[in-house]
Amino acid sequence: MAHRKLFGVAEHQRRQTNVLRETLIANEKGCVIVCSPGSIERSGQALLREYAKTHPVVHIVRDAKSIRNHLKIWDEEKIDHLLGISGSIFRTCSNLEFYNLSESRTSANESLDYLESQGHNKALSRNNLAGQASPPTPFLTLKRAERDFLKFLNLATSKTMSDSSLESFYPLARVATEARTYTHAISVPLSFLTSTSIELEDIVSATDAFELVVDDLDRSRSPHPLSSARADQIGQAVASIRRHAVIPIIYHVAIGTKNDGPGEHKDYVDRVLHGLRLAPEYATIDLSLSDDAVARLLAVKGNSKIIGNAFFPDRPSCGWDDPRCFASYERAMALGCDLVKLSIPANSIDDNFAVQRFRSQVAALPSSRIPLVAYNTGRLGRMSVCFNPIFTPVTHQALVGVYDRDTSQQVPEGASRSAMLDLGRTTSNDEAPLVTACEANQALYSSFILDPMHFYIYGASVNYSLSPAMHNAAYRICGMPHDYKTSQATSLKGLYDLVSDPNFGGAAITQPYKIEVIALTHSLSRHAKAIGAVNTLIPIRNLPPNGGIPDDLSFLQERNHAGPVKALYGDNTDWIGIRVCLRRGLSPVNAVRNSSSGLVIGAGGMARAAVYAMIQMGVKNIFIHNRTFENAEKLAAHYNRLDTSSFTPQGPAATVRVIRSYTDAWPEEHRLPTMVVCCIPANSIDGQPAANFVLPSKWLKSPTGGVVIEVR
Ligand SMILES: O=C1C[C@@](O)(C(=O)O)C[C@@H](O)[C@@H]1O
Repeated sequence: MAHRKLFGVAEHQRRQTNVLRETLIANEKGCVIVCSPGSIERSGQALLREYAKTHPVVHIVRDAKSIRNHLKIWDEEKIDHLLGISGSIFRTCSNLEFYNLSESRTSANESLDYLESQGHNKALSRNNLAGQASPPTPFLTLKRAERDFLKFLNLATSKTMSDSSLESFYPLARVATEARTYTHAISVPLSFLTSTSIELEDIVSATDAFELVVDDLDRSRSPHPLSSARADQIGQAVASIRRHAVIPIIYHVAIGTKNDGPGEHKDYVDRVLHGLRLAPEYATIDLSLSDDAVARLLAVKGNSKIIGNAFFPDRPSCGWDDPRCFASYERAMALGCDLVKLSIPANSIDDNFAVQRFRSQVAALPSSRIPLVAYNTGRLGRMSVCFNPIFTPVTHQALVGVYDRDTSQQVPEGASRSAMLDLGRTTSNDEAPLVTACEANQALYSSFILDPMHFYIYGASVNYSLSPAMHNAAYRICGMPHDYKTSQATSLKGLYDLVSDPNFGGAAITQPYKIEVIALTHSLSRHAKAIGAVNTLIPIRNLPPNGGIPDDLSFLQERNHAGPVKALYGDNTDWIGIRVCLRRGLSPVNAVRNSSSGLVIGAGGMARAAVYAMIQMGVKNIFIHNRTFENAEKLAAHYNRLDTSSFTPQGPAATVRVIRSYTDAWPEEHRLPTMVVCCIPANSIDGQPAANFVLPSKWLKSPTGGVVIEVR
């Protein structure tokens, strides 16, 4: 303000633009430059527009209510008007967009006040609300925003940036979703998300991807340009899916009627362009667009994988044998799409077999083909939907009826769930999925395409374990006929019997066999190797011709297929769970630095994993305390021998030290630990009583607090 007054508006703007230009040039790489809206005048906008051609420029959007609260302007119309104008301008200056979800602290408090006024106990209500994704504890308020933004940056710019803290280390995460078999995509219309307050976590269970259907281009209305408010709404939907679900997003715009002449469809293209700015993992492009229009969209796809989509609402007279089907596949491939999705309404059961033949025809193409999603729509096409191997579009009971808004159908009060589901299926939308993920899975197992498998938790004392209850519940929800049992044994010998069953699906290995079991494996993940302990055994049924163990995890595709087990792969997932808990509880003030310390109590298999989790998080000073000192020394020596600097990109190797006695003071030259993991079994093992260890309070005096977790 003072500068503007002193030099006048024109000179102030000129200087401001110069500063922006110099900053952009001098900090091209490895840097985040923040521009506030007020600092970008017309010439600054032109600068950014140019910069965005070669660099990521992110437009950050927030909801009007939070902006209103922040600026303390109470005139709603004024704010909406301002946002509408600035949104349109800033969208032209940027190539990416991040929607910053606000914590609903006020809404949660409002609900609490309301409940209290209704005579409810505030503390109890608070607990109930906590279960509904209400805001975290105050010191963790920015954690979710931080996580969301890092996830977004990683998706948008992962060619230039790799953040191991966001990587998923579960074995299957290394196989691209479109390369897995029998995956399901829950298909949810934007209009549904914006009109209901459903828990997203509930509808994504049993699915592998989230298809967000932007459904405001209906078939009768035209034209329908994308408003700034609608663009915000789409951004908000993508952001909340990303926050509440870990599965990838497929961004799909339902094309509606064409209205700008053949092959153009500006309203549709604008919505796809907007979606690509949000960096979804996948986005569809309708193949009815001209080659040029598809090419223009592909040119700005960034890291999103593009699914060329062709739906033939008027079923070709010879169905899948119509040359346009194969031509669409070849065209999408030639244009540079990453996948193709073709669908045709079924008019007889035979169409379900025809799509299978079509798939074989594509599979017979020479090597470089792209993945194909192909099925029939409508009630008669449900069989082909179940057998489609990639991204099968599915619905959920909570969504029943959402496609029926245009019809006069009403779900009768008191109708059973299946009756409701059936009613929902008489839908007015030809493309709407009619099968749930659970039903699709049931069909795969009952038609013998997949086999029921047996899973176990194997250890000396496993009756306490919650794993069977958790896994069996998950199988039921997913429509899988598997079972998960405990197998309590005094030696590893019993494992041979389990593995020799052709329906052996895999096993969790627990105390005291996590180290000993390595001798029975034929191949280990790099994490299990470094930790020196295995808690997950995966069967391998097909060995390559040279008899070696496939190192590309291709054996994971064999899951749910019975047959003799030829080898065992060992992995360790304990450290992943520990890392997740530590990261979730660590407040920004305790972000890991070279001076941070961690403490692990115990020296068994779980303690090994805890040390590894800390090393992976970049902790350089790790301490172990264990009842038997020699075992603690062995564990420390194990990690001090390894080159732990190669585990993470951050700085020097970690040092692992032992604290001999719980009466010892915390080593003076090190900070008190901000993370503590207790790995002492709470139950008795091998007849040994459970240790009754109490953490010395003098080790828990970190001035900034920290996280203590107990792994049982
Ligand atoms: O050691 C354990 C305990 C556990 O097996 C359980 O069910 O409690 C779960 C395993 O993944 C873990 O390695």
